[in-house]
Amino acid sequence: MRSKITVVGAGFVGSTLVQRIAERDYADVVMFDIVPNMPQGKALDMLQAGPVLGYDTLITGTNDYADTADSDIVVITSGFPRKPGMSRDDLLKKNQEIVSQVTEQIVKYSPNSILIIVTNPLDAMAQVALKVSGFPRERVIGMAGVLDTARFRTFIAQELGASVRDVQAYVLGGHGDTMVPLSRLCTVAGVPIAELLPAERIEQIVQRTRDGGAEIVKLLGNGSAYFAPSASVLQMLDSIVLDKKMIMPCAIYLQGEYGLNNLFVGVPAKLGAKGLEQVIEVELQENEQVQLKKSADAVKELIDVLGIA
Ligand SMILES: NC(=O)C1=CN([C@@H]2O[C@H](COP(=O)(O)OP(=O)(O)OC[C@H]3O[C@@H](n4cnc5c(N)ncnc54)[C@H](O)[C@@H]3O)[C@@H](O)[C@H]2O)C=CC1
Ligand SMILES: O=C([O-])CC(=O)C(=O)O
Repeated sequence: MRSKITVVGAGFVGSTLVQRIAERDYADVVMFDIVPNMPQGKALDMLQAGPVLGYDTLITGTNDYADTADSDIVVITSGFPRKPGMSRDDLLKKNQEIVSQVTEQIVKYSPNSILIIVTNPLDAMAQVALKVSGFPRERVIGMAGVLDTARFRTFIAQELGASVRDVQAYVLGGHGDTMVPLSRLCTVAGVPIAELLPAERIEQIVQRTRDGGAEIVKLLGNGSAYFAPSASVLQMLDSIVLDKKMIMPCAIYLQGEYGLNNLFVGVPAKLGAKGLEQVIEVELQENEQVQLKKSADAVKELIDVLGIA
């Protein structure tokens, strides 16, 4: 039987993601939003692309949580995006309310699902979903690291005129201004970037990566990125739906790993049919560990504001 995936929020990220899932043809999809008729209209439009693109994916748009029942995986994208000049953290309270309400309903209808959280501020919203759901940490995972790493890989490939496929990298930490692009572990066809680029150029690329979301928010003027974010969620879904055991950076509720406790922070994670299957502990140098701790502290500040530690 095909997997059933629900995507909550049929806005830019949610609807682009549903189209991408449809093209994979490996799961049926339910797209939920509170706006009347809108998810139904988008779902119908996507269904009608099936004969042209060659997929048989069943796509249902709905305003009724009953249609999401017994989902295997639920992706939560509902919530406000930021506007130019705002930080992701400015969305904290408004999106906490939305993510809490949505999670309650999802748990009611799909108690065995795996949750992938996308709503910002990402790490704090993942913690809200974990607390409200009462699910084990293996079944509540945040999407940020694949996106941040994709940005880093894009900029490195552009700089060197290389294929993005040859660029490997890891961006760890929270999905905010303090994220930690690990340039020491970035390689191009196996060659460390320190041997290919001067240190100051690497530092500029690291900073552009940290500001990657804001750069797009500024250009768009009214909303934030959604093509690369939805592609990043799809990579996580591929590994879970197809039980591929791929390792990729995800926001995970840490319990002692990297010396961090009871907090969502981006780390390399193995994803499979059960959701999180293993946290991979890369040995960090002292300066990297300091940066990761600083990034975790920034997440902790938000958790303290929400009072959900
Ligand atoms: N983790 C990450 O790396 C990324 C996170 N984001 C975040 O994803 C979220 C969504 O972004 P966009 O899709 O661009 O925004 P959008 O405004 O296009 O879509 C949000 C959708 O959520 C819906 N919604 C609001 N309250 C709801 C509720 N209670 N139940 C169900 N649906 C509800 C709205 O009607 C709207 O259709 C934002 O918080 C954004 O910051 C965006 C890109 C990357
Ligand atoms: O920048 C934003 O607000 C949306 C986001 O998280 C990203 O694109 O990284």
